Amino acid sequence: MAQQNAHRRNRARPPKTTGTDPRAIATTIVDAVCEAHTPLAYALEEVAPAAGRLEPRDAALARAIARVTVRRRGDIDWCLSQLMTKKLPRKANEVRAVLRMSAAQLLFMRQADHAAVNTAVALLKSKPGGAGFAGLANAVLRRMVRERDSLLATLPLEANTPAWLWSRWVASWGADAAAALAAIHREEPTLDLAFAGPDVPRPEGSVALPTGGARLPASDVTAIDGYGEGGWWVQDAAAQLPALVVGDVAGKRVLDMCAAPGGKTMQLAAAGATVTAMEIDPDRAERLRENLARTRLSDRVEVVVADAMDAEGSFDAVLLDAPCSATGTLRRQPDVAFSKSEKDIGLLAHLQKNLLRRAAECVAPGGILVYATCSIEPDEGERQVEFARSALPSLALAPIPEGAASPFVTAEGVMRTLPSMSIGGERGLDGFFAARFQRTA
Ligand SMILES: C[S@@+](CC[C@H](N)C(=O)[O-])C[C@H]1O[C@@H](n2cnc3c(N)ncnc32)[C@H](O)[C@@H]1O
Repeated sequence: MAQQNAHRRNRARPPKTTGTDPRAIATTIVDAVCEAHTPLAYALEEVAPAAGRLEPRDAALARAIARVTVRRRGDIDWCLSQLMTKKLPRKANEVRAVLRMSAAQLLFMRQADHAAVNTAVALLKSKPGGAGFAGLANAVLRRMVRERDSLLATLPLEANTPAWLWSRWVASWGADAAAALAAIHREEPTLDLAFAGPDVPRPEGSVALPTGGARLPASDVTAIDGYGEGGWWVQDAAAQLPALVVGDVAGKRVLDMCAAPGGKTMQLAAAGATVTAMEIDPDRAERLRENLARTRLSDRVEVVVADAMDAEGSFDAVLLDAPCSATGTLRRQPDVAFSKSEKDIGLLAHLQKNLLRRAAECVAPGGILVYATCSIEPDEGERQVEFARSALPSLALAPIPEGAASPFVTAEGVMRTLPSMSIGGERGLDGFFAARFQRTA
């Protein structure tokens, strides 16, 4: 699978951490993500041991700088391009990483200017091949401090999005919607939780979501009360909707075809279904098992490590949460914007069609099939319904049950969320698509 191979490739290149200065560690993460396409979450995780040698405050600073740099990468590159007459040599990865993470502090964080500039210069002097760029970095960053206000005032809204993606958003959703997407992608997302039942205590200070979940300001998950008790898990508000779109699953046999890390499997099991959870990637299947054990839902779930293309059986309901471009999750995974290409969309849409065809064969007559993706590309959502209509005559589009998904049901009868929308009055949620079919023959 394209997505999985990319994941494996990236896992083979953990960032090499050097030094214990928070900005040196931030540079390492930025380099790994922006140059080697290591997923941000993985790079942050792998750097944790190095960050562990730091004071907690410094470790938090390293991660915060790295996160802001990756979130605002396009904006930062645009600002740097205004101040540099020549591009850096292609191979000057570390120099680029130092400049980007220093610019993040100067432009978007309340860090002392002198600390950001001086550390950049010192870091470059300490790197092989870096000393020759120390003067340039000093001049560019000092100019950035002087011209910060005008740079920020003239920063184009589309600067933070790769051009191919921006064009597709404008074509699919219109210029205003594309602008709203770009604006929300610049913000740190909230932390959304899903619960194993209505009686699990909700964390203090959280806001109830219409999904039954709750929202908190971004924070360290393990610090929230009840983490060890396993009554809840982290799941974006929009990601909680597809399992609800399946409908009442109590006592039913449900196939979750692409299941890890298991958010939707846990929702289905907690709602009383007996779930067969398929996952092709053994490492991710292991995470799914750990999540089920932590939430004490293992008894209701059989985990099968296999290719969903080989799925067989006749289930009351099938959930196909298909591998996709994940362009609906850019608030949470800003690196995805730069690690995907236009070609990926076509490849993934093809794979999704094959999985949808297989999924249709695993639904019992009269049963329900929900197709979902966390993509804002119509090719991975709305157009898959057109495909089903023309190629899968056993399926008929079925109404989405009244509930948390209702405000997002379109005139065509499918569910579409965009990250710039609100849920229950709360701004921001992942971009998701879900269509509900019934097997009629
Ligand atoms: C969008 S994620 C699923 C998220 C999951 N449903 C949840 O709610 O936590 C897609 C998953 O499908 C897996 N996958 C990709 N291709 C697959 C295939 N052919 N068969 C089974 N799983 C596959 C990926 O490894 C990934 O874990």
